[in-house]
Amino acid sequence: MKVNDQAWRSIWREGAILHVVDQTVLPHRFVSRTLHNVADVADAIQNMVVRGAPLIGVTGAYGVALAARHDASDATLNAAAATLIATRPTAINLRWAVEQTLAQLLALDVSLRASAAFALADALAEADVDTNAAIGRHGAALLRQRWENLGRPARLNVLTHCNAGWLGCVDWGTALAALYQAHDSGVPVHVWIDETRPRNQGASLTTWELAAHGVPATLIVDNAGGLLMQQGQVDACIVGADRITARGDVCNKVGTYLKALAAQAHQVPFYVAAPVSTIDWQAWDGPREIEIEVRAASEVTHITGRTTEGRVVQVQLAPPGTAAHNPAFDVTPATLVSAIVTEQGAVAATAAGLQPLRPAHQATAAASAI
Ligand SMILES: CSC[C@H]1O[C@H](OP(=O)(O)O)[C@H](O)[C@@H]1O
Repeated sequence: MKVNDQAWRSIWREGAILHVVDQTVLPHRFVSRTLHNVADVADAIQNMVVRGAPLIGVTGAYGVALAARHDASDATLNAAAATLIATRPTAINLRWAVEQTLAQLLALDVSLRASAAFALADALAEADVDTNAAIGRHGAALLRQRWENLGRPARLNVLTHCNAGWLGCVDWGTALAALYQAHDSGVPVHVWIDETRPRNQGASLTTWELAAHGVPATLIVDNAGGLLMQQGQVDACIVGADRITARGDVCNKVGTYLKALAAQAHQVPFYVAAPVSTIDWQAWDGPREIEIEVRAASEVTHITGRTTEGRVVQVQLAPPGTAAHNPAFDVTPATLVSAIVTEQGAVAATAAGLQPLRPAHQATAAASAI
């Protein structure tokens, strides 16, 4: 995507050096970090320098490649994969990408692994870009259908949670890809951006992304979404995902489930945008089977911002010693999801699991919440 008229991706490689946009200092500073080894990559994922299910998957794959460049032995590559997978347990993309890259390297003679390593990770990165562009096309079509079903109002108000933009992927994004392409195609979208406590991906990242692309948007506190739906000010919700079960249960940033409940209560279509690689076909019952990452209490008791001099600082919100519980995700049951938009098109949850949305079903999904 474009930033100051220059095309950027969230991750890129120069030879054996990996560059990533440092998301911990956005929107205050747009800077990159260089990652030289597995420890750098693991730290960047764990501390959310890079974040977003698809992006941490691709970054993990590059972490395996960096390991192979250093020592391509089975033991080293298996240890590197275990380290990377352990950084964040919920998004299936991380495990999927690391295990796929590891398997492909282990199948090669040791002497060939280093040279093949980056090509494998590069291929995943390029595939992510194409996948998300396709998600954007299908998602934009669904949003256009919703807009037309509503009689082409002056604004199509869409609520999104967290950041499922190009910063959470290699490029385009998932939920935001649909919003970008709907906007570019002439659908007058306006986006309600959930701030998304405690890491504030909405307030810090989605605001910055949408402003850079000229998409009208308004930042709201997480708890305002229900009121806006009750007032008829939300025409659709669209969010990303970190893991989707074969039944269609959706694990996403904490707070998503509450939005889905409010959306169903007010007949607002609730869309999820994610690549097929986010579907965990081995899982069925999301609330029981998906491990929810629990992050540090300090993310709840403190907040990060910028001083007037531009210095990024962390300040304390709660009294010292305050206990805090910080689950990073929640699980929205399939029954609350109107449609899941993948690069292959829209799918819906049925008793038999995820099924392609036929055009007729798609019209229903765009007409009101299923
Ligand atoms: C395309 S980003 C997908 C997904 O990942 C985010 O989680 P995090 O910011 O903790 O990495 C968020 O749940 C997004 O919806």
